[in-house]
Amino acid sequence: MKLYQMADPVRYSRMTTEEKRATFLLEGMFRPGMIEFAYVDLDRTVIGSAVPTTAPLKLETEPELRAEYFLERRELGVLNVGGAGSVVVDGTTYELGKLSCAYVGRGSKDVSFASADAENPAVFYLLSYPAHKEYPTAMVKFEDLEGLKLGAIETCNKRTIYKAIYRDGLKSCQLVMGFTLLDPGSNWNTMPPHTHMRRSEVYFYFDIDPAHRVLHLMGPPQETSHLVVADREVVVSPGWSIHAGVGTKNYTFCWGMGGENQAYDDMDVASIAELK
Ligand SMILES: O=C(O)C(=O)C[C@H](O)C(=O)CO
Ligand SMILES: [Zn+2]
Repeated sequence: MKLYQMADPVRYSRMTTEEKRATFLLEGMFRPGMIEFAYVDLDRTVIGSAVPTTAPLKLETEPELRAEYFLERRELGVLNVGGAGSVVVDGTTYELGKLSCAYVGRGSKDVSFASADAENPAVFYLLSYPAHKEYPTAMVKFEDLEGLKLGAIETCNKRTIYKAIYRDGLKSCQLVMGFTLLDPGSNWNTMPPHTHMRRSEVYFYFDIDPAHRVLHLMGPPQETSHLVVADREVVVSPGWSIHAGVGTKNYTFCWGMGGENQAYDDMDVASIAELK
């Protein structure tokens, strides 16, 4: 499992583009037929992908976790961004269509991922944090999620936020997870931007045309810079960093957070005019 060590704002302000990409951007995951993980020291975040094709993929423990099984001390969020698939947790099957989400609680031992059709495989995005207690494993279908509408056509940021794992949805210890769909013609996410020192955040961008990119804005509001992000790439955003983006074409993304305070609106908003 690859280890990422996060930079602080002092190191950030001296980093080259290459150094920023190596530190904050996860590339090359989501390989067909593989389950793979990266460990981020910040908030002990584990980010993963599972793309099962002809055979199911099993969630095995990783040596760096020093755990008998992956979820011995952790919880896991799962979002399917591909074809129909399923997650089997200790003998119970959860069928996950595109944009359906599952929460797998601490103590779950036997977890595997499968696709209904190897030609159109499920693509599972995985996000895990340490957990202090067990919450029940559960799932929510996209059609059962209530959307929160934000933004406007005039500001090119009309979008709907879908919260799946949060205080009033699938319960968890610290993980908060959902995704944002932009209306056609709107391509700014999370603008005006915000920071939240109590939680770090992970953005997973998907459904990006291979010829197009998202420019992800990061850094303290007074010192922003961007990362150019391609389809199925992931950005880690420390609490001191804004996290916002604009696409050269339509795209979507999953946001997930770990840390303290699960209140979604615990955000320090930066006004657009104060950005540098
Ligand atoms: O478009 C948005 O706004 C978002 O998706 C914001 C994220 O959900 C977020 O940053 C939560 O802290
Ligand atoms: Zn945020």
